[in-house]
Amino acid sequence: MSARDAKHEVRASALARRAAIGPEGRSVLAAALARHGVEAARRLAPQRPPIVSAFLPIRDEPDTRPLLAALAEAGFATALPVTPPRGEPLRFRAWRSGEPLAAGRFGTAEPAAAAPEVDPDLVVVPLAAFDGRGFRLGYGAGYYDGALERLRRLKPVFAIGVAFAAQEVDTVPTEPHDQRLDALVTEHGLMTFGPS
Ligand SMILES: Nc1nc2c(c(=O)[nH]1)N(C=O)[C@@H](CNc1ccc(C(=O)N[C@@H](CCC(=O)O)C(=O)O)cc1)CN2
Ligand SMILES: Nc1ncnc2c1ncn2[C@@H]1O[C@H](COP(=O)(O)OP(=O)(O)OP(=O)(O)O)[C@@H](O)[C@H]1O
Repeated sequence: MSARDAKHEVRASALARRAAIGPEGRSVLAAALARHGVEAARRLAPQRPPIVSAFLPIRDEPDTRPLLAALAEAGFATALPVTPPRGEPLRFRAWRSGEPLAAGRFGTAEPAAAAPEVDPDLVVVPLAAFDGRGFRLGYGAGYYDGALERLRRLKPVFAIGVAFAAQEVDTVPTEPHDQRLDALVTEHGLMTFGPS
């Protein structure tokens, strides 16, 4: 089977497990993400005040709104992805809760066109499936892989995935363009992935 077909199967079954998570697991993960996300931003702060990108949940993704609120409360600059046509890397624009949003591709909400573009230092990454090496699969457009590749050419960037523990698989099928996560938050806490 090609890596592409293998990814398709792994993605579909992990997304079905994510859809089955109940409200208690969802609120535990939202709180864990807020705590670990702010701690990760604080660890980066001595080098330079980090810009932190998160995302606004679609479908049954983890709730990132407590994280965005906690980051703003702690004084960190926050941002959201802006989805370009397929084949182009994601971009990011500054956004704080309460600021205007516009409809983006695939049912996403994104900062209004007037918000300044930024290059985040800490990227909170959505995903369909992950493995113990820190590899991940998204919805299959390669958007976060492209964005992380571009950002990592510019500067050190810390990528922190967020998922329910049930989305873990033994081995994510990988292709050369796949970008690894540095850490991941589940409802059980923070996992970090060492250098390969
Ligand atoms: N909340 C959230 N925001 C995000 C992402 C995300 O994964 N989650 N993205 C992460 O990249 C970008 C948006 N990318 C997305 C790419 C595909 C689909 C999606 O629903 N794909 C369909 C196929 C649709 C089609 O081909 O027309 C699918 O998976 O069934 C959604 C978001 C930026 N913003
Ligand atoms: N940098 C790249 N170079 C070559 N092909 C790419 C690249 N990025 C994505 N692709 C193509 O796009 C397809 C989707 O990539 P992949 O399945 O890794 O996306 P994903 O990790 O699920 O998505 P995302 O990163 O948006 O969450 C791949 O099968 C590949 O053919």
